[in-house]
Amino acid sequence: MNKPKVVVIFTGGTISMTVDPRIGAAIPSLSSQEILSLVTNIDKYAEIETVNFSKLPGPHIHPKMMMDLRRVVVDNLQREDISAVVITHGTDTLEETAFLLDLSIDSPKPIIIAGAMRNSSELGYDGPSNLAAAVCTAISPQSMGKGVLVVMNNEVNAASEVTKFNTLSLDTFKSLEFGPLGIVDNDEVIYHRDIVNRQQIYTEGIVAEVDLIKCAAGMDSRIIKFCVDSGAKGLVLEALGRGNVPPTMIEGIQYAIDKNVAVVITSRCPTGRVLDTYGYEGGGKHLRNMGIILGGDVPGQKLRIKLMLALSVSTDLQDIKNIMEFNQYRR
Ligand SMILES: NC(=O)C[C@H](N)C(=O)O
Repeated sequence: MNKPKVVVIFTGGTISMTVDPRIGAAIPSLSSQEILSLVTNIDKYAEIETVNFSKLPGPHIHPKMMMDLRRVVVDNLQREDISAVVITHGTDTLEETAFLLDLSIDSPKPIIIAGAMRNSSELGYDGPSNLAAAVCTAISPQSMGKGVLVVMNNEVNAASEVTKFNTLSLDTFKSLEFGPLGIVDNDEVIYHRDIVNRQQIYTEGIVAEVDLIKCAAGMDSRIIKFCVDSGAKGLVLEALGRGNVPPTMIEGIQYAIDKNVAVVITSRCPTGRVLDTYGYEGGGKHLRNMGIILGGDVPGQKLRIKLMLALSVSTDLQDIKNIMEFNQYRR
């Protein structure tokens, strides 16, 4: 029987790292072949073709590179002989790349992202087992049409739902609201649920000038004004609770809106969506009346990616609002 052919794209991250004795800390060093040679028996499941995209740690990946990666993924998915694409990535920005690809790639073929939390010099290097589980997920017919999936620690999570939750744990990728879509048990993927309301933004462009600001008690408008004056086209505010800000930030938000900067809010709470519940100064209702856009339950770092894509589609704030709030708010 013909084995499915899977393209594995290597971008770097801890999965590619060893400890450099001169620095006494981990840096990317392993080649794709060295990593793959540790994934024993994988050739019994799939024919693997490798692409060396980059050898970068997660914090060095820029949204524009994510867009370049998107192109490589799309080109490979368009090939008839390719069943799926697997990407290895640094875990620090993995959720951002995963969400960007999920929003902007329209293909039923599985796209799986995996990484590692322990480098290959450490006891219990988890790279090979994560990559094996990613390939098993990629070749499962049940993974078709689910968008981009993140596979780590034998759990399968949707790119739209997952976030990195713990700085150290192997079990760090969590869908905090709803739990994982499924698990990888040996070589078998078992799904427990599906994703409803997956959104897509069809674009090949990105507007990277979007800043993310976390709100805290007593903050004022200086950071917002600085971002606007230095060229931000969009702002994501990680607001308080249900989606409120200190009244001292209102002046800056108005300044941004007057300059046609899209201001989108989410919450600094790890779960729950924002809504215009409160009518006091700086409350969600006040912000909404000013023209702020509600960002649902998406964490700030992912909402920023979504806004970058939305801004590449239109500069009209009403269009941006329609994209950002699509399927999430009735009004
Ligand atoms: N576990 C990891 O991959 C973390 C690393 N700092 C990275 O994102 O490249």
